[in-house]
Amino acid sequence: SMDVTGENPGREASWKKMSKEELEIQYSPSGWVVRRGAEETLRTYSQIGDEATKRAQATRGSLLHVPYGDRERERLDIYFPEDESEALPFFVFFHGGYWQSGSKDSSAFMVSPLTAQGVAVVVVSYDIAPKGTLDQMVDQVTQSIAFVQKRYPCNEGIYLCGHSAGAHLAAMMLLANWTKHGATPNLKGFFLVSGIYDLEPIMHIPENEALLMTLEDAQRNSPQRCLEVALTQPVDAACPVLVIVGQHDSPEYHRQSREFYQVPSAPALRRGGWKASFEELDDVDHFEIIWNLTQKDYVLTQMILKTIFQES
Ligand SMILES: Nc1ccccc1C(=O)C[C@H](N)C(=O)O
Repeated sequence: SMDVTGENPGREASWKKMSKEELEIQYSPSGWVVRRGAEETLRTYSQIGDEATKRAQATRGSLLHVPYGDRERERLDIYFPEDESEALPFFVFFHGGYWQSGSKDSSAFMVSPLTAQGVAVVVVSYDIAPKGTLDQMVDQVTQSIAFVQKRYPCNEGIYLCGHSAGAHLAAMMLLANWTKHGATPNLKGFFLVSGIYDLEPIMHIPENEALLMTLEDAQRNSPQRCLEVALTQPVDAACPVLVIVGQHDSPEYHRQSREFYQVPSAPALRRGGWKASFEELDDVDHFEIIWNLTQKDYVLTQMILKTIFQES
């Protein structure tokens, strides 16, 4: 069976049956929080991000505002563990904010617990909308990772993590053309947290007024869609890809994550694929799931450390 567009045989695009109002609700993460109001949650999110970043800069060795390209926003911050050797695992983080808010300057949530365990953390800024387009953001993220590989060729693995819109950008790296960027990164793992992998529904919500995505833009930048038709295995089959969603993320966010997790079983990828796993984290919303990374004992912090250090 086919859906109304004649695409994705066998899978119904359930969101296409939703009204504009319902789609807007489904894609408003702050509307689904349970412990605080929406406003207070957004305020707390930026407050915790600001504080974690200030603390990281005050307590860790760092290189701040390092240019990875010529544009103003093509800057990243690198935070080091006590051992400032260059043979370290590098954890590279892409912030969320619907591709139109946020920056590296308030997104260093995970620096304390990861650097304490010997992991270097890189927090990346990119040109958010309306200045940047989706294509530019994807290109900038690619460039930032190639930069880390070139600057630290002795790295013990580059681990990509993105939250929300940042998880989309990280997921696009499964399809990146590295030869164009002059370095193939030593990618060892992906942590995709509360992400969006099919951008088509986003065309129909108010956020698209800044993004100005056409159907072609949305499809070209949808890792879900691009991977389903990919002809080659995207990354090393041993590379773990963790698709993670919070219990209190909306049903559409849950659907997006579950379907993306199932991509490796798409016909073209069935042989090979990558090591995908799916985690729904208990009792957290779209924002707590990432701000909890300030805590060394949080289940996601531990999952990241176990993946990097290969314990089972
Ligand atoms: N996903 C995010 C990640 C980080 C910061 C904000 C968002 C939002 O989605 C804000 C949206 N305007 C909301 O009210 O839910």
